[in-house]
Amino acid sequence: MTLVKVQKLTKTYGKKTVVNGIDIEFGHHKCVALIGPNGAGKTTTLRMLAGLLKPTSGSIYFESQNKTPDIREFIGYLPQYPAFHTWMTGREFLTFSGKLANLSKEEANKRADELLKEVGISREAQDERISRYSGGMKQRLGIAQAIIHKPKLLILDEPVASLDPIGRREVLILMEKLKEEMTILFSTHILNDAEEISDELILLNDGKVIESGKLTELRKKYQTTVIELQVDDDITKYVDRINNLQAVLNTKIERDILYITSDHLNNARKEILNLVLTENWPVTTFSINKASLEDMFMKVVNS
Ligand SMILES: Nc1ncnc2c1ncn2[C@@H]1O[C@H](COP(=O)(O)OP(=O)(O)OP(=O)(O)O)[C@@H](O)[C@H]1O
Repeated sequence: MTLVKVQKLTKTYGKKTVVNGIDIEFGHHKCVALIGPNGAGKTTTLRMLAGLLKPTSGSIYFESQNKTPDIREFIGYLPQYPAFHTWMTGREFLTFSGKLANLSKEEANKRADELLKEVGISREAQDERISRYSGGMKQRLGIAQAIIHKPKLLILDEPVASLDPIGRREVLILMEKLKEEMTILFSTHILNDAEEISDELILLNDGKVIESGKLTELRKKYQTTVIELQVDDDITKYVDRINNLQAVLNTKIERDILYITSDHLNNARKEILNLVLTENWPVTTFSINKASLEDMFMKVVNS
């Protein structure tokens, strides 16, 4: 069932269109990564979805919109650079946030307690000032604040970009856990992070969605195999023979290595090795590399 459906969403500043008629749709309990290079329009898109920025045109439909006109009730948002009242303790900050989200004093206290546990802020740290927290702890506290009202959609803008490897891991583990309770839409320009935890990807470039879908399907769609071949001879003498093989899509030579691209690994391997053996080529290297999501991303962004 659809949780969010975005149609022809556009944001223009003066003459500059930074989000250009994008269509997005995703369901419940998903982790969706909005990936794109710097300036692609990720923050602008997320802020429009969170109701913080008015679109120039287009529509955003939320599943529960019929029940309540205030979409903020079921959206939690953590900006790229969250501002904390660093003189407060983690517990005070969450209780304060709960009251801002219209919880009663008792509810806010109870929810703060639950969330401190859920996001893994230790007992001692709960009553320490936020100014003493590490980057990862601050980010986890930020996430706790964003979900204080139990939203259905949690929007996180570059949640791990500014963290060290430990903080990054802590936040990714937390996101993995939270996606059982809600849909998470997060932006990133780090493909590994998207690959690690997301079910679906939306690739944004120059304000346009250039590819989207399930991670597994996109991997399959863009998966190619690159076979590296080196010989103890001038490699250019062998290129035509390889290019004539059925399973070979294309080839290129870089520093005496022949890179052979194919989308049928088994056939390509069989045909190349047949040739090598029957013609007794002086092969020194034969290795197989599969294209990763990163290659796919570069391919799409550069096309
Ligand atoms: N208030 C604004 N006025 C004019 N231009 C803006 C405004 N906000 C954003 N932009 C421009 O819109 C484009 C997209 O910005 P946005 O912050 O959405 O991209 P992003 O994908 O989140 O990039 P980054 O990862 O660098 O934050 C950029 O060229 C940016 O300069």
